[in-house]
Amino acid sequence: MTTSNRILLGVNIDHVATLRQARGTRYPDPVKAALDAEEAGADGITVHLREDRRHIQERDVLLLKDVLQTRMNFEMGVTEEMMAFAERIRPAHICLVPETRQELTTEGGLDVAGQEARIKAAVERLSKIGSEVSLFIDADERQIEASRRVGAPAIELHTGRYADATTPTEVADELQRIIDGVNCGLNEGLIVNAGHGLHYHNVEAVAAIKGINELNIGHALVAHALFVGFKGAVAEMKALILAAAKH
Ligand SMILES: CC(=O)[C@@H](O)[C@H](O)COP(=O)(O)O
Ligand SMILES: NCC(=O)COP(=O)(O)O
Repeated sequence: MTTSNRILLGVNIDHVATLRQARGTRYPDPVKAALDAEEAGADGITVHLREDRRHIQERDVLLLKDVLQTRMNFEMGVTEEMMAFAERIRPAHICLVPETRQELTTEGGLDVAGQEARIKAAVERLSKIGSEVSLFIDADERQIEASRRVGAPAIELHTGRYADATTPTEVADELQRIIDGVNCGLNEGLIVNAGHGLHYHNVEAVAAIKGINELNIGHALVAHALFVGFKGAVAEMKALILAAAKH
């Protein structure tokens, strides 16, 4: 069980690629962003190769595989195409996420409880290539228990509802849901990560939750990088979460 105050920052570079894809140019290169992020203190690099290839492309993942000094967290939908690609690149970490083509972003967590046999088979297959498999789920006891049953060593709690909450009561309720989820995950013996929609003004409360292993953050970092550069944006976020985790 993880109980230390050490917290890791996984930098998601998807939206560097979003900007590139908007014009079909060669720039900005997410691979350069990944290397800058590592220099600025990122503990890992997260990429989501979506079925519709709206941002990250195979080329990015293949290059990152060769150049990363830290580790890749490869987010993927549970499809045969992605399973075969993951087997080819063997990332250190794989996070299984739900995916629909029409969504603006990942809207909810993976329904592990509703498809245990299918997720169990995927976890078993991906564990064989040496990847640590995590499941991107809502902070819901049913989903957390099912994640343990299917043999995933890790979960990533979807913090989108917390990030979208508008009133103080809603924010407090959503934060409590995440705290309860972290505790439930730790009690189940899982590594507990969290992410989605976290930014400079909402991250501290989540980073302060004892036992969280890693926060995956992307959109807010890429946005802030426009004004302070990618290294500056990552360094600021890293300092913020480390300070919050110490309290
Ligand atoms: C699963 C997840 O939360 C990330 O992939 C992140 O949201 C960035 O990708 P999208 O914005 O394409 O969902
Ligand atoms: N899994 C969450 C992630 O990688 C980053 O999400 P976001 O910060 O881009 O919303």
